[in-house]
Amino acid sequence: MRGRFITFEGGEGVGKSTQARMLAAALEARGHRPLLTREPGGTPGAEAIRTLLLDPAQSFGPASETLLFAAARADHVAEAIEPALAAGRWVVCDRFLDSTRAYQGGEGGLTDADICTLHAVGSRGLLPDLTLLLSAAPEQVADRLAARDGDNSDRIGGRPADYHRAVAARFAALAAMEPERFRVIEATGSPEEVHARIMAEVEALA
Ligand SMILES: Nc1ncnc2c1ncn2[C@@H]1O[C@H](COP(=O)(O)OP(=O)(O)O)[C@@H](O)[C@H]1O
Ligand SMILES: Cc1cn([C@H]2C[C@H](O)[C@@H](COP(=O)(O)OP(=O)(O)O)O2)c(=O)[nH]c1=O
Repeated sequence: MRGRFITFEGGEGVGKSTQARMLAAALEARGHRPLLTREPGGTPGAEAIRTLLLDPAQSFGPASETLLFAAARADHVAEAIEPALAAGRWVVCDRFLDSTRAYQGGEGGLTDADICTLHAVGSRGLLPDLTLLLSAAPEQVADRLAARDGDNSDRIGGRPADYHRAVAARFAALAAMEPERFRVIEATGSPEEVHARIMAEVEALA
């Protein structure tokens, strides 16, 4: 049987990586052999593109930035995600297509329809079975981000607060448009509390 594909989405520092690791560990404890992966990245080629994309010394226009995310994803899907799903493994991915729709869509580059077309061409339109959108007000995660990154945010994370507010609004709009695929998870409280909310949604999937 084909594996399940679960993605984590949301703004910077809401706890996606922490929760992706906790979910993968919980699946392992149940006898699964999940693939835990991330975007941009997840394969050698896509990790090389990630280095370019996040390097503050680089500068890309909105269209080239979007195309690079799509190129990294195409390699990740073909070389890592699809083979794992076909082998019956569950895949837990820290960010995916919806990050491109939220971060690059609406920023004067490509439209949401363009981004979905690129995804259809590059990644055969692969969509997650479940997308967990971690949601918290920026003030609620500011301390977490400061403790993790200090002054070292990357080329995209370091953009102004208005940009990140627009990203959060686009994520919320995507979740409202596709309620069957998305679950909005309150990301405040301890990591264990957030994990319990996530497991309730994953149980429903299994
Ligand atoms: N529920 C939580 N409460 C407090 N701190 C958290 C929580 N979840 C994660 N953190 C911490 O906040 C920082 C950002 O979490 P991380 O999982 O890296 O977020 P993201 O992947 O969404 O950017 C990390 O230092 C992490 O240890
Ligand atoms: C996958 C993806 C990430 N990004 C951005 C979001 C982040 O600022 C950055 C790197 O992602 P990530 O390492 O997940 O950052 P964080 O842990 O802070 O959430 O890349 C996009 O702009 N578009 C995309 O399609």
